[in-house]
Amino acid sequence: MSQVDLNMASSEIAATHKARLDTRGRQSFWSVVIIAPALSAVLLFFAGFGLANDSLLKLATINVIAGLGVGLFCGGTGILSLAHISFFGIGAYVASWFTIPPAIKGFLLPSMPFAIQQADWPLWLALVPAVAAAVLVGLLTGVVMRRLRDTAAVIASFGFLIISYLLFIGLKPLTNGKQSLYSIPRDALGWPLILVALVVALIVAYAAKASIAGRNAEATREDEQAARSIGIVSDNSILFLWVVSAAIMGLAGALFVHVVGVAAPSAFYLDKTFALIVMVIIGGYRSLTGAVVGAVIVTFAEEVFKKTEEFLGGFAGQELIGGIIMPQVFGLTALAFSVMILLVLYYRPDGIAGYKEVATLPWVQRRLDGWFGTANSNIAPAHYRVSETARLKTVDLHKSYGGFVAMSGTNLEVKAGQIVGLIGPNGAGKSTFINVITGNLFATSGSISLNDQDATLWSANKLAKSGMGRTFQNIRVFGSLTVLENVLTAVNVARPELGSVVAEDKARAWLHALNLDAVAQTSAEALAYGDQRRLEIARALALEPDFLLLDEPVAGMNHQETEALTALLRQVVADIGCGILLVEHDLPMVMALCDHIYVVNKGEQIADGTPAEIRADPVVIEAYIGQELDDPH
Ligand SMILES: Nc1ncnc2c1ncn2[C@@H]1O[C@H](COP(=O)(O)OP(=O)(O)OP(=O)(O)O)[C@@H](O)[C@H]1O
Repeated sequence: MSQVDLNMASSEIAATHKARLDTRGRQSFWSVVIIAPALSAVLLFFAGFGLANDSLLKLATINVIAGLGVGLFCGGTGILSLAHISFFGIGAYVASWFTIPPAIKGFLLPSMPFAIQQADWPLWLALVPAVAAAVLVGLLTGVVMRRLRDTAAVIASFGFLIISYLLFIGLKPLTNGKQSLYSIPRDALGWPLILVALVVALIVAYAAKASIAGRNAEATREDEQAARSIGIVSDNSILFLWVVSAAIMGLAGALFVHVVGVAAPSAFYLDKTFALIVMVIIGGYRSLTGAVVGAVIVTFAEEVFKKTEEFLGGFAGQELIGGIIMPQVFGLTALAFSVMILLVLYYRPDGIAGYKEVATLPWVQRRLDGWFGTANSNIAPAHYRVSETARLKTVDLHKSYGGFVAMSGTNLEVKAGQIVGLIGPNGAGKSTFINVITGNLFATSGSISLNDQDATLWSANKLAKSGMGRTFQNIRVFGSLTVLENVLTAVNVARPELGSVVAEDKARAWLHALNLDAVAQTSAEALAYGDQRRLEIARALALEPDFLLLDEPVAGMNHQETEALTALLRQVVADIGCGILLVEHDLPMVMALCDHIYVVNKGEQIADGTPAEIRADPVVIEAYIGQELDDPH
């Protein structure tokens, strides 16, 4: 690391940053500005000149809308949802109730309430109850989905798919069951309406992705423990994405049945689910641009595969060269899609678009930067002040894993403005201690008090919001988020009242303080270890904690980086007045930096005192046989 710059005393820090494209809000805005007119122009060109079948073009557009819905949820949360086609089906049925001519409804759905039976609405109006119904079911099912992660979430979504399919069949008075709803007016869906729906879906999906909830869900997707350590609980963010994506799917389904003219349960089940998965995997489920690309590719590829299947079917039973009889060809489309998925997963696991949105493709970004240039802005320094009375204290803290005692009777105190060390050989229980006092593990017995409040049973996110910032022994940054976004997540928690521009400036100020400005736009996972460790510190400081708990912050750093970080930590304490608890194997650093040191060994607290006292303590020397306790500075 080059020189540390935490110039808290200066009144202002001048920072240079890109004016337009350095945050997700602007990237999303420009992505919509590029995709919406470009896609609309291509569709109208093909439709206007009769270059492609009108229905196929409309289905492609609807697939793009559906792809945005699924991509928003799956990309934002990392959960592969198999349930989204259910919302598509709900939108389809509900819109049909209001657009099928009343006379036909009287025959198909005789027990339907009279008001709905008499309704003969234009499609644009019928979209309102269709989307509302999808939102309502999204809210109901979201109560469960918001609590689930990983495989459990996928299986639950599969359960929803099966239940909704059975309901589509079973609720005959509403759906006409397997006999299907037909006579859905196909002429109700003109190009103006479908293009407006596309633009609305693009705006809603990109706005949801750029929102704080969207970013928090992504942070959780990347690392839930780290997200909780800065006070983020993503249950509500997941619910938000679930409901917004359900609304988009409801819209797509309502449009879909007005292209095909029929609503049948089988259209909202496994085949369509598979097609949606193919779209998001091929396009790239972590970006909405990927969903758009995937939807376009899959729609047209499906048409080509079907035509090929028909063509080959014409030769079935005929003799080919060498006396081979041409077999009947079944399932070529599904087979071809499966092969496409395998090829994409093998060569490009993140899909064609990867993490990129169209506005962040290098040549698009260069062009936009060329047009709009960069801006210099004066950013207030990253600064806050911790109360001098702040105090963190543990009394007789124990932690056992089953029968194994990892920590027994730890009594430790950190005051505002103090740097306290916690040292001990490998396996002594240091990380266990940090995990217990940050709420990642619960103590078996004993108590934790934070600023004179009993915090023993507080959750990790409550502790984070109440003044505990931490870093991890095994680095936990939000890998696919940019460095700026990593810090912004914490700024939004610490200062929810700040508008987006001020919050971004605050995040930039922390990056500047930690000498990370140059990599603000880099994905965190692409940084060198030393930079990642400093990013974790920047993220923890952006939470404006009273106490900063650092678990081996210089592991993986070279000598200069260690020196620079040591200077930085001194400056943080001097300028901000927070307390630091430092767990570190670099004993010379601990000796040079700490005001007070606690020593643990095999879970027991064996000593505490000033660096001089610890250096001279025979019990400590014995625990550290062969190690250098001297301060070389
Ligand atoms: N989840 C767990 N389940 C069972 N035992 C655990 C668990 N986590 C840690 N331990 C054990 O508890 C003891 C203390 O581990 P801990 O990671 O807290 O030590 P440490 O002092 O941080 O070590 P190091 O310096 O190597 O990181 C070790 O013996 C470890 O194997």
